[in-house]
Amino acid sequence: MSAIYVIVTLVNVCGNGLSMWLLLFRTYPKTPSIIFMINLTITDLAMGLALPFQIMYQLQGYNWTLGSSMCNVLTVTFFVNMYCSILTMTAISVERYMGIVKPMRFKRANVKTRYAIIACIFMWAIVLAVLSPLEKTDLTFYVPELNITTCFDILKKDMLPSLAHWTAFLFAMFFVLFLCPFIITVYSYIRIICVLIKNSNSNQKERAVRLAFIVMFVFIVCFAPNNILLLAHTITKLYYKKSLYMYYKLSLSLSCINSCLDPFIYYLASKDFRRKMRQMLKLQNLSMVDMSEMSECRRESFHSARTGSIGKADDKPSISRHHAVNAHASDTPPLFRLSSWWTRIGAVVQTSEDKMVLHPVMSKLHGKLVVLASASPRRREILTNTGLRFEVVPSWFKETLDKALFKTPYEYAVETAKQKALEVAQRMPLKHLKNPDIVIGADTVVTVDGLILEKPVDKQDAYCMLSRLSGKEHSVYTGVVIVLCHEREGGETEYKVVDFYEETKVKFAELSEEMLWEYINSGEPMDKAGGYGIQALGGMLVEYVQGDFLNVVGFPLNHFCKELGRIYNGSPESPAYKIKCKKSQESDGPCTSVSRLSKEAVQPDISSFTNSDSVHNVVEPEATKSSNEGFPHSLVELLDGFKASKTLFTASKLGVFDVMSDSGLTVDEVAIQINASVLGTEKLLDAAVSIGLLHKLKCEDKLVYRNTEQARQFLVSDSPLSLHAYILHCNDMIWPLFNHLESAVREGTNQHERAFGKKPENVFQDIYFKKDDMVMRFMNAMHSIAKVSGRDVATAFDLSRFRTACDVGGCTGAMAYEFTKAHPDLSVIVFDLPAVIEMRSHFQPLEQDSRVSFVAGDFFKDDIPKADLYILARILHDWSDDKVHGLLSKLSKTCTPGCGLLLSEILLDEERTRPSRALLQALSMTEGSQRSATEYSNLIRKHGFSPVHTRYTDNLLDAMLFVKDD
Ligand SMILES: C[S@@+](CC[C@H](N)C(=O)[O-])C[C@H]1O[C@@H](n2cnc3c(N)ncnc32)[C@H](O)[C@@H]1O
Repeated sequence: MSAIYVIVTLVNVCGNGLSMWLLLFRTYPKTPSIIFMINLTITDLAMGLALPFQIMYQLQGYNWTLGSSMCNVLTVTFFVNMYCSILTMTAISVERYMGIVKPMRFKRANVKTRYAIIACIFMWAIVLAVLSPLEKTDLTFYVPELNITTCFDILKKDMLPSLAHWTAFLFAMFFVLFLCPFIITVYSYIRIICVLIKNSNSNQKERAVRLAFIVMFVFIVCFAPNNILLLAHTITKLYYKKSLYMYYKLSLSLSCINSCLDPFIYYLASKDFRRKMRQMLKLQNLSMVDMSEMSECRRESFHSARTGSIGKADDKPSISRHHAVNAHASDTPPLFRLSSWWTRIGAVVQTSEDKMVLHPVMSKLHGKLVVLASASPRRREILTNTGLRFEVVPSWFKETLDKALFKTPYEYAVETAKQKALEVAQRMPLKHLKNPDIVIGADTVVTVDGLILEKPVDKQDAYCMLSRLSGKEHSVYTGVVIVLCHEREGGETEYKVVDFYEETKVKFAELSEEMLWEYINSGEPMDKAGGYGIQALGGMLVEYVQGDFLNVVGFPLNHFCKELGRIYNGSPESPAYKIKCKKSQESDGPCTSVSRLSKEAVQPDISSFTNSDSVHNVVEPEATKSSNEGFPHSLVELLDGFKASKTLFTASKLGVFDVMSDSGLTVDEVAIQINASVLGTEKLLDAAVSIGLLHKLKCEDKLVYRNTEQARQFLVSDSPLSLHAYILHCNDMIWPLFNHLESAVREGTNQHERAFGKKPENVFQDIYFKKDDMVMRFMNAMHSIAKVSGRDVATAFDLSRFRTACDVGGCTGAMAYEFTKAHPDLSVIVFDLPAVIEMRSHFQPLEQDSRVSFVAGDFFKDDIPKADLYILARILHDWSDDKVHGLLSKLSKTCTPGCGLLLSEILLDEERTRPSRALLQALSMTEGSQRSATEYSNLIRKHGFSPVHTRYTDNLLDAMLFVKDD
């Protein structure tokens, strides 16, 4: 017996020690199964450390000399090892079941990892709770005849107070800690093996069956005898007064063998563990199987049913445009081949820490500032995998081009990509103060039955899209634009635009309702064109793919490399045309198309297509982009700009965005809810659709309207980042002033008197001396802007050396709360006029932070509270230079050297030509003016502050930090 224990101890400590090291320090990511394995290893190692005491006990003739507490520790360790092992193996089997049998429902690794940790804690808690009698009772027993003290060899009847307690104790051990987990484990493995038999390759099946066997073996040999004897002993003891306790004790030794077998389970259950183990054992010669496993592990979890082996020569990754990856080329199911194909690209390009640049032309981009004008993580990943160094600057261009103006879907995709890329190319020098060399834009659309499907707005929309795709072939187009930027003498930037598109055909299998909803509920469809992601779970819906797979993911890499080749190797057929943009020059719009060098003739192969958002059959074959190139689109947009603004204002005021429901509302329903005519409502809703505020969809033969994502985030009045109040302010306060713009320009005065019937002395005093609801309306408007822009301002600089701040004219405190959130050591005093401070409680319930306090006063007349940092957010633009000097000199006197001044405004460019938002706002302003960074610096420097940093945020407000000189 002791010999067995010695062997078990040695194997246990070596095997589990090594496993622990690999699992803790060499296995990433820490998937749920890895967490469970770490748990199992902890219990096994505890067992390995306890075994020498058991050996010593046996060698001393079953005489326990280490006292009763150590006896408890040893006994509990034995049981904890057994029951935690049982529960953990069950957890592993359930986790594999979820990954293989129900993959869609459980796809987010981070959530699962958290659950795995909670599950482990829960297991320990249950086991320790059930074993509590063994923890509290003295388990040693002195046998005078032999003069020995046994440890847990004789169980005292008085350990538990009654027979009922004994029954509960033993039954809890048998049913809760053994039988139920055993049944769950068997069920899970049977289902897993069934699924793998249907779908997987032989390697994977073999491994799953081997794993199932080894787990069964552990259950049957190590745990079952012991637990069955426990039950038998309980029954014989209760009903026949016979004891099987010694047999039970003997069988306990079998259970400790499991602690040696667990490392084999890890080897079979985890690819990453297997790979690391093989590397350790110098089996470094990784096969393609290992390579694919390696990158697959990196992508997510090891348990997916899609972990196929794919080493066939004819299955080499090829990125050719016309290379067909279809279901008929091999007997492997397409899903596995797609997933493996993708995986192998990842494996090939990521084999070294420093990624390789595979395509020769990529090296031509070395040293250039390459920018990807897209927020898509998939495009970013594809480009990152090439080894290309680039920056990501998501475009602000709204994808609201009128699809009816394009003859084909790919023209629409290319134009959208172009607008995205050009917007970034033009914004970067202004906002980021960097001139990019190359900007890449891309847009992917899915077309089926003549409809363009973009990203679904909600689950219902995803359902409509996916059921449209079910059982059919559809096309995926990605339009790509490469903008080459050259700065020329005189500040003129020339943009050379190269565009192309790629089409891939994808066939979906017939999708059952259950499958559709399971996929939709996985959350994956929401941010993807067409409502699916082929590289992830959506791959399971696909029967075949014809063309470039990466094009479906979002970026046709191979075609991109070819185009780069043409550009950099000077191919004459390079389809480029030039656009130039002067930095400070009046023009019809930001850019003027001046010449077109050459452009591939577009051969439309689809005679018509319709817009899924509008569902009408919009067919405008004559209105092509090429025949419209001289048309002043930007001018027409300006002409209609006021109509668009007023549509937004009116829809907001009538509460259109608030009444919308996720399932969509018909015109009649909206009309009733907003208390308006059906005719007028229909016009308003259609106009809102046309400017991208609402979606219009046909679902179950009804036309319904729904909020776009943007409307949901910023226009619904109670959303956290709502601009609703500011929109109402624009409608009620700014719009009337703009009605009198002509007079304002002629007279050079503001038009308050004409617009509101009262000559203003001081706009703020004026607002506040009116009714409370005016104050509230104004405060609400300020609050909403501060909520949207506050975080970017608060985090623009390192403010860790400041302890106290005063937000001068801080209004509701919204900005101050963003500062305290961003800087844990900072307290902020909000200083504003008494009328504002009085009303601040209306904004308090949402924001509770004792580090924000409020002081009432007039910053021109009263003392401003002392602080290390003064915040002036949207204050100075309201006032003339004289008043600004008055306020700054006051602050300067309060400030000691080193004191900070944080200014937040929209900063004009040095030529005072942009951003137009600031310049348009200036038209309605009272006595103030918009200024550039240099103009603000010059004003503030006069009061002994030096500028330290300027931050152009991508938000509504920019920021500058100044420090008081010594
Ligand atoms: C345009 S708002 C800016 C609010 C806030 N700083 C923000 O960025 O959200 C101007 C603020 O200055 C306050 N204000 C105007 N004149 C003031 C004065 N003389 N003394 C104190 N506060 C004043 C107004 O009440 C208002 O809250």
